[in-house]
Amino acid sequence: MIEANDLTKRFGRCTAVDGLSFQVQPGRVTGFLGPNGAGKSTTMRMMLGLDRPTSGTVSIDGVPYQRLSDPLRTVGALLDARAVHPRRTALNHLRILARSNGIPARRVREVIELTGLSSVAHRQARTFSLGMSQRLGIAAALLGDPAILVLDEPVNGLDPEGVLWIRKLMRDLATQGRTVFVSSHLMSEVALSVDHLIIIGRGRLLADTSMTAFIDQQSDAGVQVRTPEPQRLHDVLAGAGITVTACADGSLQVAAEAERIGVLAAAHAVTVHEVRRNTASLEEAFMRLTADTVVYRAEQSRGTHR
Ligand SMILES: Nc1ncnc2c1ncn2[C@@H]1O[C@H](COP(=O)(O)OP(=O)(O)OP(=O)(O)O)[C@@H](O)[C@H]1O
Repeated sequence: MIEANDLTKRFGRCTAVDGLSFQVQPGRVTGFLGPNGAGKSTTMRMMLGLDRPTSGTVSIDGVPYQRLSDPLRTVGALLDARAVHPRRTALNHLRILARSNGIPARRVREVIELTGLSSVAHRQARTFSLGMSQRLGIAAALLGDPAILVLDEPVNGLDPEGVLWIRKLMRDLATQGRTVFVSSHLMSEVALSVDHLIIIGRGRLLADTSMTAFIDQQSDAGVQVRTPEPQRLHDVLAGAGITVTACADGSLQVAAEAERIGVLAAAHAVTVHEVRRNTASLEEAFMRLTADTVVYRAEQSRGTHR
């Protein structure tokens, strides 16, 4: 488990991380989200002992990273996929890491196969595309067969096959009971691969919740109803004291539970074609939650071109 307690990091006058407390539990994939500059990378760097907290703590299985007796076997990390010696081959990079951490050489072959790098294992890292570098970074993270994985934007640069692969990999790792902590800006991908969400904005915790509860909270309470008899249904629902709004596409927005709408429609023999709860996408829910904390925002275009 990873645990942050009142974790704070200041760079001069900039407070990058501001009193963050959360736990990352094993057995599930936890997504770490926030707008640009929210403090995600800084938090991950502190987890891995690469930055020192100004105050507060972050621990891995109860101890700070620096005090882990066998760090690579405890926590595997992908922070910067390009942080590999450019003239070193993938195989040598992993061999050196393995040797200096007392990991058997056969494990190098295993992670190369696991990450699909066999055909390029003898190529220098400087010739790698971003996607190949990401795979090499993931291979390094898996080298010590750690129970905890910290992955900063692992999907960056991967092709669709690679995206599917990492999704399945993270799912498998969590199913094996490991702790998987992953940051990403790709909301559609996060929605498919993550069970739990920790969302920050301007260094502060905004949400620590399951994916389903988050979408539920951020969704409108209303229900959209399609009917060939909108006026009749409107009158029936309004007569029951329910607020109904007609939409441009002919459907009705109804401020009531789907069950109640169904019962009233049936009682008055009104035909209904569809009753659908207004569920937000993760992207919409994220934008709603973080709107006030966005630091870098593109200016709205004011031109007349379309
Ligand atoms: N070494 C540093 N010196 C000064 N300021 C820093 C340093 N590292 C990060 N910051 C600042 O801390 C804040 C948080 O940055 P961080 O990189 O942690 O955000 P992030 O959520 O990872 O952003 P992104 O999504 O853009 O990668 C930003 O305002 C950034 O400019």
